[in-house]
Amino acid sequence: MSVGSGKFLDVDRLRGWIGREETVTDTVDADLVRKFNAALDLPVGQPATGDVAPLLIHFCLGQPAVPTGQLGGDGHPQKGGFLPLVPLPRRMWAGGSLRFSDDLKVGDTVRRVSRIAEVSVKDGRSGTLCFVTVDHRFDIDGRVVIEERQDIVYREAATGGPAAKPAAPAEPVAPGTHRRVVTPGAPLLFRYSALTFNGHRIHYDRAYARDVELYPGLVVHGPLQATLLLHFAAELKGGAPASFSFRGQSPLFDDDRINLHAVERDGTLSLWTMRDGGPVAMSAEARWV
Ligand SMILES: CC(C)(COP(=O)(O)OP(=O)(O)OC[C@H]1O[C@@H](n2cnc3c(N)ncnc32)[C@H](O)[C@@H]1OP(=O)(O)O)[C@@H](O)C(=O)NCCC(=O)NCCSC(=O)C[C@](C)(O)C(=O)O
Repeated sequence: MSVGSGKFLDVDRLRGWIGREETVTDTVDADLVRKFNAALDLPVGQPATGDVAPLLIHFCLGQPAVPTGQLGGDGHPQKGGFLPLVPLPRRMWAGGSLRFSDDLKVGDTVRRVSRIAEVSVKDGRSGTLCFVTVDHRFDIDGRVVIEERQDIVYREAATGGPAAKPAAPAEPVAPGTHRRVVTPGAPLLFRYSALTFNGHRIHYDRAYARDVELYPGLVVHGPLQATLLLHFAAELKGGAPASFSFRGQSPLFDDDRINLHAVERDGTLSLWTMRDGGPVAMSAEARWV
């Protein structure tokens, strides 16, 4: 099947990955919790067995420990194993949705079963996009605690010079009722990459981000933005929601101030990140029922 600007993607072959599964087990250890809290400027404390672990720490668990010599040029494990061999070079975390049935606690041994749920190709304004949807189920001794749907997008190679930042919208985005500012900077991005064992060079290798993927700076991780928004939501409502979904609309960079915004309607929080002046970078929704 041919999609967009003459690119040839063998969609039927890529869809052959649907149903492929991967199972890994990991432990929420106290040291990970300490470092997660420190990286995100949360109270570090002295996490002990049985303490509730911070929301979305599961993004750090069971990440593939691929030998460095076997990484792809972008710093991710090479495609073609669990993830389909998509012949588009620029990967981004496009979005996700989560349902929480219980807290994760320090000391929990967590099993993750991941399954390729969908592969689709679309024509986007920025070129051909290949979306890979992965379903993850996290359980403790068979008791499911988190169900997650993750959307990964692969994009065509960039051409020309480094891209400008996404333009501010003509109509300013109305501010949320609740607001907070986070200043990311390279150390936060580096520490989050380390916590999630994510070698993706767009987050820490400025020359690669600028000269190869043509971004105007280091890219702020999608899961990091989701974590900032979910922690903000839980703080505003005094507890973790039952479900949370998010979608990356445009990238943010390390020299942007991340403005977190939230508006409550009928008990549901709509949230978003954006740099000063916009546009919206990630939009999200947290529900308590
Ligand atoms: C994804 C981009 C390139 C598409 O931008 P576009 O302008 O080309 O797309 P579009 O024209 O707006 O939309 C085309 C189609 O794609 C769909 N679509 C469009 N966006 C999404 C989305 N997010 N999730 C799901 N679907 C999406 C959209 O609904 C439409 O579908 P349709 O034809 O059926 O109507 C653009 O929206 C963008 O740049 N978003 C920001 C992504 C981002 O910053 N992610 C976090 C940083 S990367 C990262 O964390 C990485 C990590 C952690 O290392 C790691 O590899 O996992």
